[in-house]
Amino acid sequence: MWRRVASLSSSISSYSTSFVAQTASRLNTWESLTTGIAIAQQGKGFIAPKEKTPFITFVLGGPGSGKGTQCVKIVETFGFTHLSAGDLLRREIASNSADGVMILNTIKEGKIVPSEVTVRLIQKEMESSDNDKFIIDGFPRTEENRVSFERFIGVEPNVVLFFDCPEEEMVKRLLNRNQGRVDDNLETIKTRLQVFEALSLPVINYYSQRGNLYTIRAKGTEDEIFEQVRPIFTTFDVCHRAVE
Ligand SMILES: Nc1ncnc2c1ncn2[C@@H]1O[C@H](COP(=O)(O)OP(=O)(O)O)[C@@H](O)[C@H]1O
Ligand SMILES: Nc1ccn([C@@H]2O[C@H](COP(=O)(O)OP(=O)(O)O)[C@@H](O)[C@H]2O)c(=O)n1
Ligand SMILES: [Mg+2]
Repeated sequence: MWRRVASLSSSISSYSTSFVAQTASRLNTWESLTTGIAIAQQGKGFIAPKEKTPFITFVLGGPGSGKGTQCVKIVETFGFTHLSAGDLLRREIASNSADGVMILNTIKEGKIVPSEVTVRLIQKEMESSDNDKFIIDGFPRTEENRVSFERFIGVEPNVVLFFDCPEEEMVKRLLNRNQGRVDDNLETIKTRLQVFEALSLPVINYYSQRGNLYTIRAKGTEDEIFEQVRPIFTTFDVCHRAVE
């Protein structure tokens, strides 16, 4: 388990005070919490925690492009912890949290939940995990999401996957998904596709320019698509990253 303490500047004054206060009180460096090395050992006194930067993969793509499906395979093969932004938000709705109604209405409309809410949920999961490899699915969906993550979590992704799928294929898949989701109807799907084009494509372009974007042709069988994904992680040798 690890956590980070960011140095917070006045530039984040637009974020809610409570979020800033909570973050500021917790964070200053990546800390290893599970190994126990921060605690006095064998009478040798205090040993500083080993810093450990997590390996982060962002998974982007339009609604129905197969992000969640491929994440399951990536987790099975490479041992990542899967954090689906959509699932975390739906869990907030189910738990009747204070933000639940706002999140539900936003998802029903196909719009984007304020970044501070989503980043806080992701941060909580990362901090309570023993893993140091995270695959963050459906995030960042906007430039605001991206900047918020960098500011509060303080790391940039090692890998960004973009599942590039034709629109008619995405619509067909969503209408057949049958998971009882409030947003898998034609009207909301239209908005989600518009939001993807207007707000998510700029994020994809940003990572393309930074050189860590991997575009996957997302039409074909699930296995065919995974065979495009596999070599990316094999190259990074993520299976053999030492867990200290
Ligand atoms: N390669 C594929 N071919 C056909 N259907 C797929 C493929 N990958 C996923 N699906 C199906 O399409 C739907 C959307 O996939 P999902 O992984 O939930 O996409 P996303 O998370 O991008 O919205 C699901 O019902 C899933 O089973
Ligand atoms: N970063 C995110 C991710 C999801 N969401 C909301 O959650 C909805 C469902 O996200 P999802 O990732 O589960 O959807 P799919 O692309 O997997 O179909 C989105 O349409 C948004 O309304 C968000 O606001 N911000
Ligand atoms: Mg999904």
